[in-house]
Amino acid sequence: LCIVEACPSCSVTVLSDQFSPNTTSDVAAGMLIPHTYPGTPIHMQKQWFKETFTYLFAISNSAEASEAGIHLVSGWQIFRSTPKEELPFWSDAVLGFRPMSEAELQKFPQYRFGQAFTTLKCDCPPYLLWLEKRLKAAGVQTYNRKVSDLWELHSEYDIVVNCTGIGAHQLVGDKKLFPVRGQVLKVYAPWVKNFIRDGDGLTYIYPGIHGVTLGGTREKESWSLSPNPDTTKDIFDRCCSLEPSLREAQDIKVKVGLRPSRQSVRLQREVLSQGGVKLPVVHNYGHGAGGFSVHRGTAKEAARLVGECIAALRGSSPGAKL
Ligand SMILES: Cc1cc2nc3c(=O)[nH]c(=O)nc-3n(C[C@H](O)[C@H](O)[C@H](O)COP(=O)(O)OP(=O)(O)OC[C@H]3O[C@@H](n4cnc5c(N)ncnc54)[C@H](O)[C@@H]3O)c2cc1C
Ligand SMILES: O=C([O-])CC(=O)C(=O)O
Repeated sequence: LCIVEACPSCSVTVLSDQFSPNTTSDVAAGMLIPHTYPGTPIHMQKQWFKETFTYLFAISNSAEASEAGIHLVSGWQIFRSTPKEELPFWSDAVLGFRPMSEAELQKFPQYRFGQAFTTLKCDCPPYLLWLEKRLKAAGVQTYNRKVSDLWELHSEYDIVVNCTGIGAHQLVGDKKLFPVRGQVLKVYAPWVKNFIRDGDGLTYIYPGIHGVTLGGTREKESWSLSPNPDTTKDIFDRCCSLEPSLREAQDIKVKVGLRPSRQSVRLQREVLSQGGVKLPVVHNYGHGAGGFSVHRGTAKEAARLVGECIAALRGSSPGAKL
């Protein structure tokens, strides 16, 4: 979508092995709480987050909000002891960030410190379906296709944008990319209105429009997509200890996803070349545990890189298919 907006004269095609609801993004809670990429300057991560927040905040204030599955949600991030960094880099990008009051902390007797704030949440799959609908309305073609080598696209397309998430491990052989398996439960508990996140990042309760996401796990290098029943019980018990009313939750579904983790998002241009023929590629993958939080910011940067590729192609080959 960002490419279509930045370059309306381009013809854009989406090729994907799987579409919603069968992607990692469909498993995510979709909360806008950034995770830090150790290999990326903080000012850049903050910019990506702010751009994403601003974009989704506008949707949340529009008549599209419910169909797009975007809504504001308030709640608490709680800590058993005061964290080293009391003010995370994104504290002024969310709304109303403040330390929790003693009265609020009384709800969590095991916890000493907490942060209260309002952020945004993307309900998935509705948000992904809404994006797909907008793509189609903009004339973008979508095809179900697994790409086994980027070079196979060189005769059909001028520029390839690689947004394959954990699929990039195989597709481009990126050894710096690894899965962090996450198991979550999606439950019906409409009385839960506030989010609760343990600052250790393992246990969280995220109410959405259609259900509540209960998490979670972080299993480095595990490629298993099968739900583990012991883990399901453990997640449920951990969440109930923070919000005992969840014992009454119904319609419990278990989901597993592989976070495409990397020290930094791979957001860069590369030119593939064989026998004098060149194929410009823009990579945009490796968003790890925080892809929703920065998706619009990183997509805008990827679209800017596509613009650079177009300028380079126009300079070098007047017959390009643009
Ligand atoms: C349990 C869990 C909870 C999460 N919660 C949050 C959260 O609350 N907030 C947040 O910000 N982030 C969260 N995340 C992280 C977020 O889900 C990811 O960062 C994000 O979904 C990655 O998106 P993506 O588009 O790169 O990958 P994907 O959603 O995996 O999409 C990649 C697409 O590429 C396609 N593809 C891959 N390889 C090929 C190929 N060779 N040929 C053709 N197509 C291919 C796939 O089929 C898929 O459609 C969570 C993740 C998990 C697992
Ligand atoms: O950590 C969170 O709050 C949710 C999330 O992004 C994940 O599980 O990857």
